[in-house]
Amino acid sequence: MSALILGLTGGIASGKSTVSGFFQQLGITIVDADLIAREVVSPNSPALIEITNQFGDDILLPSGELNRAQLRHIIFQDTKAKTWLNALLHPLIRQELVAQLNSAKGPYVVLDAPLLFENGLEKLCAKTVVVDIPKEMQISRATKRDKVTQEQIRNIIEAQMPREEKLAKADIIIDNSKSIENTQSQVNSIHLSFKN
Ligand SMILES: CC(C)(COP(=O)(O)OP(=O)(O)OC[C@H]1O[C@@H](n2cnc3c(N)ncnc32)[C@H](O)[C@@H]1O)[C@@H](O)C(=O)NCCC(=O)NCCS
Ligand SMILES: Nc1ncnc2c1ncn2[C@@H]1O[C@H](COP(=O)(O)OP(=O)(O)OP(=O)(O)O)[C@@H](O)[C@H]1O
Repeated sequence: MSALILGLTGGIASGKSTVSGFFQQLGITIVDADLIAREVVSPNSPALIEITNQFGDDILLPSGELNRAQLRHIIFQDTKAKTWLNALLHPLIRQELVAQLNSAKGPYVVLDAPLLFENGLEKLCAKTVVVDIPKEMQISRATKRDKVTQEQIRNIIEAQMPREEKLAKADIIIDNSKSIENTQSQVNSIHLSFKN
């Protein structure tokens, strides 16, 4: 790996994309696990064919793309289905993100991965950053942003490592419960300590 890797994680709607956007504005390369997760299931990809074999053609939109809302609905209320999907996608996601990390340039690179600790990806990182907000704020921001119910968000939070465990593993914590400007200045301080 060429650049030092800063692992960025946090629960659903904690503010990872907001934080990685600030790093990007500072000229830092972002390797985004959610984005890679979308690319590995593009129309006609081997992974999407496997998903269709498992869940039927109804899991596709008329365009041939994955119906993400439907798959989300299935996996966050059926642990077996989630385990199956994770086993299919996580090795593919890891392979692609390692390739992107290997070719990243700059003083450091940010690996934005919601399941950084769950999937042992922190072992690739020099330091880890956890974006943190209280659970009720996760629920209110997620339901404001997406067409999801409180219950769906609670199920997703349950499928992730508990907040306290993530905080205990973090080298650096970003408190994103205050203003966006406050969060940006926390990112600026981290940047200052890693840019040289
Ligand atoms: C189920 C899918 C199709 C739902 O898609 P959707 O567009 O609604 O959500 P999106 O991909 O933007 O994910 C939103 C958030 O859900 C959480 N999440 C997604 N997958 C998982 C999972 N397997 N376990 C726990 N949390 C997850 C993360 O916090 C993520 O940031 C999608 O999340 C997916 O393919 N998940 C499996 C791949 C995966 O684990 N991705 C996480 C990055 S490694
Ligand atoms: N400090 C803040 N104050 C108010 N709203 C915020 C703040 N930070 C982020 N948000 C909003 O909260 C929502 C979640 O933030 P963001 O999309 O960055 O989270 P995420 O961790 O990347 O989410 P996901 O896990 O779903 O990918 C967004 O609508 C964002 O605009």
